[in-house]
Amino acid sequence: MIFKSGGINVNKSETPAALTILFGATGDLAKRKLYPSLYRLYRKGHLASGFAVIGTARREWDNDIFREHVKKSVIELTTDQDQIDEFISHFYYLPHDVSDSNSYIELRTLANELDHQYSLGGNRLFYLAMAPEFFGTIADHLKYDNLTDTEGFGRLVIEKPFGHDLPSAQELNAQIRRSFDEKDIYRIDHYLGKEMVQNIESIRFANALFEPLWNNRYISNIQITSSETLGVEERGGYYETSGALKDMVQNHMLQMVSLLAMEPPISLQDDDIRSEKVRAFRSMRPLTLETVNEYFVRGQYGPSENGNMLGYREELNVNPESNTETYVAGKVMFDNFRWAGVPFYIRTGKRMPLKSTKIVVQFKNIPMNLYYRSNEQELEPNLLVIHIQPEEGITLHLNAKRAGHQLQTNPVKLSYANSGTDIMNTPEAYEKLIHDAMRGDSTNFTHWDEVALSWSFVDVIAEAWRNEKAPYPNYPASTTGPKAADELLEQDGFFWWPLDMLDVDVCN
Ligand SMILES: NC(=O)C1=CN([C@@H]2O[C@H](COP(=O)(O)OP(=O)(O)OC[C@H]3O[C@@H](n4cnc5c(N)ncnc54)[C@H](OP(=O)(O)O)[C@@H]3O)[C@@H](O)[C@H]2O)C=CC1
Ligand SMILES: O=C1O[C@H](COP(=O)(O)O)[C@@H](O)[C@H](O)[C@H]1O
Repeated sequence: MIFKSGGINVNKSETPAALTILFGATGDLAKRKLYPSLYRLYRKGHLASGFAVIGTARREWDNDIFREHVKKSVIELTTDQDQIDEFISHFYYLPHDVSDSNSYIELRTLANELDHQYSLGGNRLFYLAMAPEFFGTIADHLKYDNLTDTEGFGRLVIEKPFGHDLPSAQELNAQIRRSFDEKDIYRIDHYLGKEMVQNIESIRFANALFEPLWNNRYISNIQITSSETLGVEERGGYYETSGALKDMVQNHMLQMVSLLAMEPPISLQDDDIRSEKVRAFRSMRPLTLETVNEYFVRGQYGPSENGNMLGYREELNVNPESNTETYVAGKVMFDNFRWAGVPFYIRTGKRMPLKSTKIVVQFKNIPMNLYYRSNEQELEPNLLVIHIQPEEGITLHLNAKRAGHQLQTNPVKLSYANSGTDIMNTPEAYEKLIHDAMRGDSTNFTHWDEVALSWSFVDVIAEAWRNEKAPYPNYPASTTGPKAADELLEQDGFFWWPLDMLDVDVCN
């Protein structure tokens, strides 16, 4: 299938031969996500036979050590030793300090050799799996040391965080745009690679049932939860400068909001989807320093009630008086015709009781309750639940007649769960995104306009919270978050649908 991406015709089914140059090749992300994803692509035949990878980092490794490292990271995925050996033979390593100009010359020489050896046509994917402060320097060197000057494509894949506020993101963007066109910049938001996040569009636009109801006449509120059981682990240093607002809300949560709120695009081409997402971001009601606390609340976990888990302030590399939030809940309003008056509630937190990401679309009550007028029992509202992870599926909560003579109803669920086989075949988010970047499909990457708009929304919240110390800790580890998050919905007459009651595979 041919589709258009950033003005270029792209054949979706074929991955062109290309050289991946990975900065940060000895790091955690590369080991846990990138090598396993490359291996899965390779095993499924999605990498062109002429692929090659150069890993770089400061460590004085050679090809053999690097290949062993890659092998260890994928060994659990297969018993086929020959296949692994063939796979890792495509990997090359160059010790390299990103701020040292000389090492880019060596890198260019090796890249040119591999281009020739594997017939890669000069196609290059520069993957920056490194701390963000290096992104600009690397992009500059790639251009000025002529690594991008080839006959093929030169794409920059860039990890989050993209800046820490709007001005820093603008600065970074200006810096990388000196070397790369916007169409060649692939900003990763790994939530956009998740199967069920990608499914939001299909649920909305491939079902006559939903799209006509997808507005403020029929939907009362939408709730998006991404809860994690883990704390900050070893990432205290980074997290102290970020917090849940910048770590999760600015990117993953607002991306999901935009997919739910956008107007139908005129086609599924990336430019068309992107412009609708941008329009959605632009219609989010902006907050002011005075209104932030009406719309957003924050939390920080303390020790668990049984004393088994540390509080955030006791974690490694965390200030014992830290004012950093590990939990955020908020209400996003859209001032447009479709969504006027419908709150989009979002919440995300670390050290919650459950690892779960779900979207609950709550429909309005029917105009009149014919069933329970005498005893005033209420009908359950219809819900559409999109299970993003760990289960993948959709559940529709309806009311049906209770068996027997009485005219009463029971809540019932219609569930579709991705089966075990589907899940095994479901590409990991990173696998999909790397594949997309190689094929030049930027649909599931964030465009600069989206990044800028989401930072301007979040910056006001960050500023209000910076200026005002919170009464932390305000929820014990392994509980559902601060009371204020419940009150946020109660004041609108709603409540958070309990995640453990929304299983995908339970039928009444
Ligand atoms: N880990 C994760 O789960 C996630 C990470 N990310 C993002 O991915 C990026 C990488 O994260 P992560 O892998 O965890 O980080 P790590 O700290 O584990 O890895 C950093 C890498 O950078 C290399 N490095 C550091 N300084 C230099 C230098 N001056 N010159 C050359 N190489 C250098 C390190 O190798 P060496 O010491 O050998 O030089 C290492 O390979 C970050 O932007 C992070 O925010 C995003 C989402 C999830
Ligand atoms: O980007 C991030 O995401 C993870 C959560 O990702 P998930 O796929 O496991 O839901 C989060 O733990 C991390 O802090 C954040 O940087």
